[in-house]
Amino acid sequence: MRYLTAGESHGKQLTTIVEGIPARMPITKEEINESLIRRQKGYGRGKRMQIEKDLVDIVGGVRHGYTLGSPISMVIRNDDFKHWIDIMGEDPIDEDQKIRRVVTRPRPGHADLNGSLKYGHRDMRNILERSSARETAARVAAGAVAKTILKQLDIQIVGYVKQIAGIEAEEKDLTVEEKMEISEASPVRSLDEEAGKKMMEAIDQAKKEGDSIGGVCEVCIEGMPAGIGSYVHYDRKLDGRVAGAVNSINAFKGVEFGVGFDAARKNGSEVHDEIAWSEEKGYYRKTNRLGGFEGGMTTGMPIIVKGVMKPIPTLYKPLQSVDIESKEAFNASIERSDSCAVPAAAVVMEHVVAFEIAKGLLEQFPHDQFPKLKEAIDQYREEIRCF
Ligand SMILES: Cc1cc2nc3c(=O)[nH]c(=O)nc-3n(C[C@H](O)[C@H](O)[C@H](O)COP(=O)(O)O)c2cc1C
Ligand SMILES: C=C(O[C@@H]1CC(C(=O)O)=C[C@@H](OP(=O)(O)O)[C@H]1O)C(=O)O
Repeated sequence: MRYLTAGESHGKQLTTIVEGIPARMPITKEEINESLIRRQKGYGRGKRMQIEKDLVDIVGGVRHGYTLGSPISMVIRNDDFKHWIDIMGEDPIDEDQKIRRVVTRPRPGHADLNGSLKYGHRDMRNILERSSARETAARVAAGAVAKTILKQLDIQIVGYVKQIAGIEAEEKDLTVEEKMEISEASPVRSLDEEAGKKMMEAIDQAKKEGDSIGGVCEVCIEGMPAGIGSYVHYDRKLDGRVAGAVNSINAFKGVEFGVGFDAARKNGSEVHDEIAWSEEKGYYRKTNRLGGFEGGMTTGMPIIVKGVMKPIPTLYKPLQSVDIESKEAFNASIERSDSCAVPAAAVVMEHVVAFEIAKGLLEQFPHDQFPKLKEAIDQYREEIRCF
């Protein structure tokens, strides 16, 4: 299983191609749209989210509500394109016209300067259009396809917000379904109502000050059988792949599983999870401090992964930078941006993690037909219960 995305932030559309999805799996565009709508809802976003109404058009790989086994091709149109036709059109334009709104002032913390140095573009629009997190809508579409697989294999996944600007949501013992319901009802996707209110206040305050804030998202997965992934090669360790996918989300700077970085301060007896067995559950851990992974493989316990998002780089409160044409220092100022995208990013994280998990399952149980995949996984679940 793999996917590619294409498209610029203010171009005509985003395109996602997902390959390796077994044939004969029921799938609807409504399921994908539900994910796209969830990504757009988080508190703290700028004006762009009022312009876009992300909906998918499935243009390949699905017929009459079932996958065909061929690549699934999906399109999300950018409603904002109509305001950018002159700037984002594909036809060549003459040099005089090119001068219109050329971007020569890199924003600290964004991809503008490094991307220009790498590709040699003197108009940084050629960088920012693709480095924009608009692309995460296309990734959510791919993840929504993966989530459809997981759901039909009785694996539940949810992403929510743990922390914004130091305001921590209290730990709650809830099922994935309860977490989904509660986070869905919260504008900041918090499971803790009180903390959620404070997070919203912090976002309002940051916005008022022309600043931005970051935070921590968490994804929880239940229903994964033990032994998915591998210890035999670095690139087959499933926790490593999940961590890579999380860190690849725009503005994500760190990943933790279970107790995560706190493990550095604790003794082994406080970190490792004792093993037990019961007729009903098979092998299980008495605690889940390691967050569902040992040796690059799932333990069968819930997977708990956290991702740290830095504050948004585009600030209304200007930071110093250098104009690449004049080489003069200037105070970066901008037209529009999000002040906090952590709630939206929790949905992105849920979907990129879903993709890696589904990919890990399909690598271990390679089937071209979905009913055979389901049968193989059910059989494996029974096998390991009695092992
Ligand atoms: C959902 C989401 C929305 C974002 N919105 C903005 C934004 O409005 N302005 C901005 O400068 N960065 C935004 N970012 C972050 C940038 O895309 C990101 O910082 C940039 O691509 C540079 O990559 P890096 O931070 O991973 O190094 C957003 C990120 C996500 C996940
Ligand atoms: C468009 C999305 O996010 C964008 C991500 C983003 C960035 O620099 O990453 C900058 C902003 O775009 P614009 O400059 O058009 O306002 C965000 O709105 C989206 O999430 O769909």
